[in-house]
Amino acid sequence: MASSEEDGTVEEKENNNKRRTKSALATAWLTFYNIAMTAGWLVLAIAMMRFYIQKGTTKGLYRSIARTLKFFQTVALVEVGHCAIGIVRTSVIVTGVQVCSRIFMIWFVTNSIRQIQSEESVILFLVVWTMTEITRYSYYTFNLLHHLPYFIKWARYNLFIVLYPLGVIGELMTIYAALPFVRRSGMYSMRLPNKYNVSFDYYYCLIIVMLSYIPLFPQLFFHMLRQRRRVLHGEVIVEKDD
Ligand SMILES: CCCCCCCCCCCCC[C@@H](O)CC(=O)SCCNC(=O)CCNC(=O)[C@H](O)C(C)(C)COP(=O)(O)OP(=O)(O)OC[C@H]1O[C@@H](n2cnc3c(N)ncnc32)[C@H](O)[C@@H]1OP(=O)(O)O
Repeated sequence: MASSEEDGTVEEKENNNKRRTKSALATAWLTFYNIAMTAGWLVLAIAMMRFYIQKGTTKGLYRSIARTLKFFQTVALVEVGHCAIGIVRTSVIVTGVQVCSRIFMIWFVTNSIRQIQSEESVILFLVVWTMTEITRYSYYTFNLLHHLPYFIKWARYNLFIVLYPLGVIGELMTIYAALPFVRRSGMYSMRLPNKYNVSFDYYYCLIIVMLSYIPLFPQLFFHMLRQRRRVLHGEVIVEKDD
């Protein structure tokens, strides 16, 4: 019969093997996921460029890429799970706010109100999102493959300084452009009296969403600045909700 020390080493070895298998599975999944997302956003970038070159206008561009955009941006919800189960070391809250804001922007604003889909602000946030996600997912991919070109690392942790504010401007201008249509149509709203005895006004909901950018966006931006200092300048950063 093995002694308790030997049992310990046997149990430790079994746990180590389980951890290594889990880590290998996580790495394989994340590599596949990031390659797929990089490819998806590259397809979106090429589709938008081809549309503009062929048509010479951005009118109708959103409708031409809406299905692909909705798919890949909605799939990004998986990333909240990545954080929650611990296969990536990042904040669940920050990731959740970022992904939910994008999904809200697409499904509950841009895709729901055709009249605003050709606004320049929509094109602005689409272009900014696409540049960002191609950079971000290719960074993760090359990082996982241990062959990370410096220019991708540089782009990952510097472009956001300009692209984040531009994206927020595009999103807020789009929501603002949507307000008159929401007010006139009463979409997604419930007026009293009704059988639920509950009223909800989507117009004021959108105004609250716009105001929520004031406290929430800085949290995301400063999170990226902390990541930038950690990755580019080797600072040791401890995230509050790790
Ligand atoms: C329902 C109502 C909704 C109401 C909404 C209210 C809105 C409130 C304000 C929201 C404003 C959002 C505006 C925004 O949409 C505008 C734009 O996006 S414009 C474009 C510019 N944007 C950006 O640059 C941000 C892009 N997004 C991100 O970078 C991430 O989503 C974010 C969570 C913000 C930050 O990412 P993360 O925390 O992961 O930082 P790192 O990339 O440095 O990674 C940290 C470590 O985790 C590892 N990691 C993460 N993901 C993966 C992955 N998929 N595969 C592998 N590894 C991953 C990464 O490698 C790092 O690991 P290590 O520490 O070992 O280096």
